[in-house]
Amino acid sequence: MANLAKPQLHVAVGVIIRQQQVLLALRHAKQHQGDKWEFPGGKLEQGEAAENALKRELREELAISVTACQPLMQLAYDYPERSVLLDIWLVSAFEGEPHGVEGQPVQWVDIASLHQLTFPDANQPIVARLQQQFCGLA
Ligand SMILES: Nc1nc2c([nH]c(=O)n2[C@H]2C[C@H](O)[C@@H](COP(=O)(O)OP(=O)(O)OP(=O)(O)O)O2)c(=O)[nH]1
Ligand SMILES: [Mg+2]
Repeated sequence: MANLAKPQLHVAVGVIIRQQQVLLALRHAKQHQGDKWEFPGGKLEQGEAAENALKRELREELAISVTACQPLMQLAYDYPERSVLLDIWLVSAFEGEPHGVEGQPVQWVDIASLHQLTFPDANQPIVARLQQQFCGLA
């Protein structure tokens, strides 16, 4: 049965690509889906466009300025405690060198190796799409 009280979060997510690698950040243990590797991003503010939220979050979390991005896919996923709508963007150009502004570990990972890491449960289709699109993997 649908849980009508369950919050529904609209989240802007950046797949930041440089030379066949993607930048990942480790979610804090205390966060929802903690201790898993995420594509950096965060919740849209009231009335905010997804692209703006993406740019704001990547500035806040990584101290980079996005200069080129394209929508990749949208993904709805029901966690037991919340639903999310992930608005996923490819970030193909940016200014600044990304680092974890909030102390979160970050790493560049080969797209071909992405499936070896632990992501939030919603993320599997993103990893599959990236490997398909950039590595020709089925
Ligand atoms: N950033 C990000 N969030 C993801 C991914 N996959 C996934 O299921 N999520 C979920 C986890 C959270 O429920 C939600 C993001 O919410 P959040 O609370 O971390 O967002 P935020 O950055 O605005 O955090 P905060 O300022 O409220 O601390 O989206 C992903 O790859 N990246
Ligand atoms: Mg975030």
